[in-house]
Amino acid sequence: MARNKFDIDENLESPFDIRHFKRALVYIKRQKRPMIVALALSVLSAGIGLTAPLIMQHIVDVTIPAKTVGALVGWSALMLATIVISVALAAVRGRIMTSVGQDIIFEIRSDLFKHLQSLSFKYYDDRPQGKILIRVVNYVNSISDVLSNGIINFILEILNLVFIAAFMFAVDVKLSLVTLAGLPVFALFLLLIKNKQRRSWQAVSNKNSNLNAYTQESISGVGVTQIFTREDRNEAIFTRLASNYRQEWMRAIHFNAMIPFTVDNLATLVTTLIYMVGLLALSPQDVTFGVILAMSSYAARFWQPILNLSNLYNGFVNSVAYLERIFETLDEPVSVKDAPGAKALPQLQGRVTFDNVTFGYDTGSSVLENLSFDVRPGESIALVGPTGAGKTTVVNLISRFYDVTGGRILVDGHDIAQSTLQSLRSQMGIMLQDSFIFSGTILDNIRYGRLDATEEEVVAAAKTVRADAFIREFEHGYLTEVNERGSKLSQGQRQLISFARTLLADPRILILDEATSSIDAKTERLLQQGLNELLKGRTSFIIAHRLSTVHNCDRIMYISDKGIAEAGSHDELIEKRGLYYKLYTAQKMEMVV
Ligand SMILES: Nc1ncnc2c1ncn2[C@@H]1O[C@H](COP(=O)(O)OP(=O)(O)OP(=O)(O)O)[C@@H](O)[C@H]1O
Repeated sequence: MARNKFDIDENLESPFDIRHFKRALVYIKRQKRPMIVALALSVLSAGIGLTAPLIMQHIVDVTIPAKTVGALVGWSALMLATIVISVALAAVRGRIMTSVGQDIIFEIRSDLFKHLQSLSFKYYDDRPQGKILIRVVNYVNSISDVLSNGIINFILEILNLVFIAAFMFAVDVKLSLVTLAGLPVFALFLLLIKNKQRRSWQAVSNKNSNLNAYTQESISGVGVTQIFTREDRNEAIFTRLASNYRQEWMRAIHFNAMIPFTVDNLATLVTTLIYMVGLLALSPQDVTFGVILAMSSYAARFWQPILNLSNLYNGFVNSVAYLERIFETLDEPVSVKDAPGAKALPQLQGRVTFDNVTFGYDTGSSVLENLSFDVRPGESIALVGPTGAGKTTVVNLISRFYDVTGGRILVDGHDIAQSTLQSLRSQMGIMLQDSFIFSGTILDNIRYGRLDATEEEVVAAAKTVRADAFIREFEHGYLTEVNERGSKLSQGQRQLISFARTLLADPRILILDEATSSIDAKTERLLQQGLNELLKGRTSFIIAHRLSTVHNCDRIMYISDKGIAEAGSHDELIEKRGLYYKLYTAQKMEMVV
């Protein structure tokens, strides 16, 4: 059951702690060199820029009273030069940092994708795909700036503050203290809104995720929506989710907007104080007009980095909500993985043994209980039985898509839980109910599991499953481009292509889960001939509701009540006149009707 629906907010598995941010530093550290260069450029640029008020003070206090035009031009030209150099250095730094930001998100995204590919079916059972997608694409984008420019700017703004403070104190200590007076007020304000702000950005990320999940689900199911004319109802759901997102965004932005507003007002207040204290409280001997001018210019500059730092802080709080999600995904344990010391399976003969296997998808309820059977190499097994009895579950366990809750599954006597997944799955051909087609050519799709297969091998596999004829009817034959999920193909054609893909892998153990359910009876009969060839010497498990597909199998297992209710060959089971017999005769009756 989906733990998480599109309209249920995701709760974080673990609350945020600073270690998440430290972890982000791992990615940042890999960009150390360009970041140091960028930092040096920035320091240089800021340092050069900071000399301007000093030059101005000199012009006002010395050059203008002395009325030396040549010196005035000289000082003015110097001031212009400082501005031009400072801007040019900042531009180079900007380019470096853009590249650093992209490198960081590239690495995080690659790690996420790699990890997502290793997560078991259970992870995907539990959450909407849209909520996974948004982490890899949008969230990673959102943190790029904070992790690259954000860090550098943070260091710079601190340095900037220190520099400005040093220059200020060099000019006048008392007026510098007046400038600093606003800081404790600002710190208190930040402390007061900190938690609310963080929670509101978490809410934004939740609502964003919900919206994404619903949009993704709606696009995938648009056909069903139109069949049932649910457009208006779905639009209402979408509108609700979109307005929830909007509402949370507005709330979060409201907190963000309060910060620059406060900084601006404090800066204005402090500048006014400088003039008041400078002009009223201090004597003209203490401060010249040039000093007051320079100090008010430094005060404005002093509050600028604070404003920038608060914007960075906003960005940081915002990104933390995304970082939490990203690291939560990266920390998601891979539940089905190689056990410590797992051994690679040798080339398989194909014996499959279930030894007292118990399994349930959710704790507390089991789908299979104490299931035991032994399949000889090369034997073909049909799994039949009512809907929801556990047939797919049996084959999912052989492929180790889930781990058993109790008992063991052995292949050629090796416990699959102690074998490497790669050595197990690479010797199995599994065709799931959903014959997924990837975007690309038909050739790419058949070759998906064996990239080194020659074109002849691909065609041979397609011929065996009777797919060759219809493929050649397309204008571009095997090079026909198909869309994701194979929307240009009929359901039966998709099944045949995915069948060819499975066979091309030349597996020792073959699993076909409703592989021919959408193929017409005539093609299926033809396919059956090819299949009989193919099944020779391979162990196979075939699930089919259409019993004509499986009555030739060596053994038929009727799955119900969490285990095998009946087993035997078709003839034996017919003779027994039990559950299989009932199912078989019911289907025959249906065909007659
Ligand atoms: N991913 C899952 N998470 C939780 N429960 C599941 C999951 N997949 C299947 N189940 C449950 O396990 C039981 C067995 O499902 P399974 O798919 O094995 O049945 P089946 O015999 O193959 O059915 P069908 O003939 O309809 O394909 C069902 O009750 C189903 O609800």
